[in-house]
Amino acid sequence: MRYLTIALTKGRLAKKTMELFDKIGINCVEMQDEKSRKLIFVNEELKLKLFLAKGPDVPTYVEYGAADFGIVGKDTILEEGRQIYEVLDLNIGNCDMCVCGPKEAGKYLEHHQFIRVATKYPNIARDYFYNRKHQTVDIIKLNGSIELAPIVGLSEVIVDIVETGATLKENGLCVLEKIVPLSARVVVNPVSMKMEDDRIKKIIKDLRNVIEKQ
Ligand SMILES: Nc1ncnc2c1ncn2[C@@H]1O[C@H](COP(=O)(O)OP(=O)(O)OP(=O)(O)O)[C@@H](O)[C@H]1O
Ligand SMILES: O=P(O)(O)OC[C@H]1O[C@H](OP(=O)(O)OP(=O)(O)O)[C@H](O)[C@@H]1O
Repeated sequence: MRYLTIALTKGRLAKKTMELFDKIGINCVEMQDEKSRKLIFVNEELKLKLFLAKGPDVPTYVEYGAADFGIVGKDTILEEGRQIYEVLDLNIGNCDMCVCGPKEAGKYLEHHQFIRVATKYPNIARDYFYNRKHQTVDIIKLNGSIELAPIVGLSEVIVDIVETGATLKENGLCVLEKIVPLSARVVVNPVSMKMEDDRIKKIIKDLRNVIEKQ
């Protein structure tokens, strides 16, 4: 039997994903050793290979078939636009993609002809503002601490993830418009879905059962 390769997202989603995997009998203890520099973990018994990657790289591994399937945030799926199947919502890492800014920017957003939008998600922002044909929207790509942009005058608004709202609140900003709810999803390579159908389907079914019980 060939090995199935699974790509997990590093960072915020990692711990919760591994907890779910543990519950369906896929042991991830070795992957949780933060001191280790090991990149790939082989489960001989289940014929699985697991690895952790940066979020935006997970859809890339899955599209090319280097991973048969992966776990990644919906934000990343939308932003990367890869040829992959999204098959299950894991209901972890729940948050929202929003347009945010100072309260006054709400009116600016409605009436002004020229809007600057800072974001780590330029494709999501471009798609969202695409329909506002009467406005010119300048999308400014940043790599973190997006909330700084309207504070220092780089942009009027931002497109970013809001979870608890604490970052916005502490910086005098608020949600102006909600774009889309987000959570972690299972994504599958289209060829793997056909070739390894039964094994992948079994893992998806087991994950679904665990989620439904939670
Ligand atoms: N408060 C949050 N902020 C950012 N992402 C969140 C949050 N809550 C849940 N998520 C989800 O967790 C995923 C991974 O988030 P994480 O912050 O670890 O990655 P990242 O923002 O790409 O990290 P970094 O840029 O620091 O490498 C996101 O893609 C998103 O789906
Ligand atoms: O609503 P909250 O619970 O405050 O969470 C949202 C914040 O968390 C994320 O930033 P992150 O911590 O990933 O740092 P970054 O801005 O450097 O990417 C996100 O970009 C927001 O800034």
